Amino acid sequence: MSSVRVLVATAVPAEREAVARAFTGPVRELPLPGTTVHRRGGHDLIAAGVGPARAAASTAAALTAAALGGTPYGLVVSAGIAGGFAPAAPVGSLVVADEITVADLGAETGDGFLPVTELGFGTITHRPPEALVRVVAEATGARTGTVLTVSTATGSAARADALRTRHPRALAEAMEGFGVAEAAAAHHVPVLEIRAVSNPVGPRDRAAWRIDDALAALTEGFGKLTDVLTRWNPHEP
Ligand SMILES: O=C(O)c1cccc(C(=O)CC[C@H]2O[C@@H](n3cnc4c(=O)[nH]cnc43)[C@H](O)[C@@H]2O)c1
Repeated sequence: MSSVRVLVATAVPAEREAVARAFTGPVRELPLPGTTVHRRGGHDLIAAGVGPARAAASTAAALTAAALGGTPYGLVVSAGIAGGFAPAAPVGSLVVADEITVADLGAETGDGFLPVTELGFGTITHRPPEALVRVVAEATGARTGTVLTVSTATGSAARADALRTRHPRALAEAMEGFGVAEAAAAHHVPVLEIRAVSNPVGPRDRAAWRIDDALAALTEGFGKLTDVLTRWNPHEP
């Protein structure tokens, strides 16, 4: 069976290391223009930066280098910690996105927010392959739903309620998934987003974020995925 080359893009190095702990073997660092790939156990990982723009730029750099080198990636995974919408996605739980949706790309109008698609531009949602989402959820016990990408982390109950109203299927919000997905789409490579919940979406209380628990959940989740990702058949829907 042929094996898929997987690129995992986190925001920060602590998240990249949490994913890398799920794999075995030495880590090789491959510096590229725009990012550095950490290769371990047949998986390539990058700390792509915080926010959708930086994450897209770093992911595109890694995708382009691999394609030009004749060893293109077959799957890109956006991974890291996230805010979870209570009660569906409690702190410590794992979420896999069946929709990766940018929540704040558009325009404010007198009648409220208009997504960029209603202005006649672009896209606001990327959909990971259904069969892959299913097997990842089965293997890890992750909840499945929409993961929102925001450029400003939610810090109030009012904003959390507004997002819930506009995106009733949302389980989590983070800041990179849509950027990673845009880069993957430009290269015609499928994308997945896997998030471990470190804090509830709502009033900001940074001191209460359970980052260590979320990073441990990320390691445990990827530990159950080593074969699932590389053996995935991209010809399944
Ligand atoms: O301080 C640390 O040790 C540390 C370790 C790992 C990660 C961090 C981060 O601050 C990661 C920022 C990253 O996390 C996502 N995130 C987490 N919670 C939320 C949220 O409520 N709303 C939006 N994004 C969230 C996001 O993707 C950030 O880029 C620190």
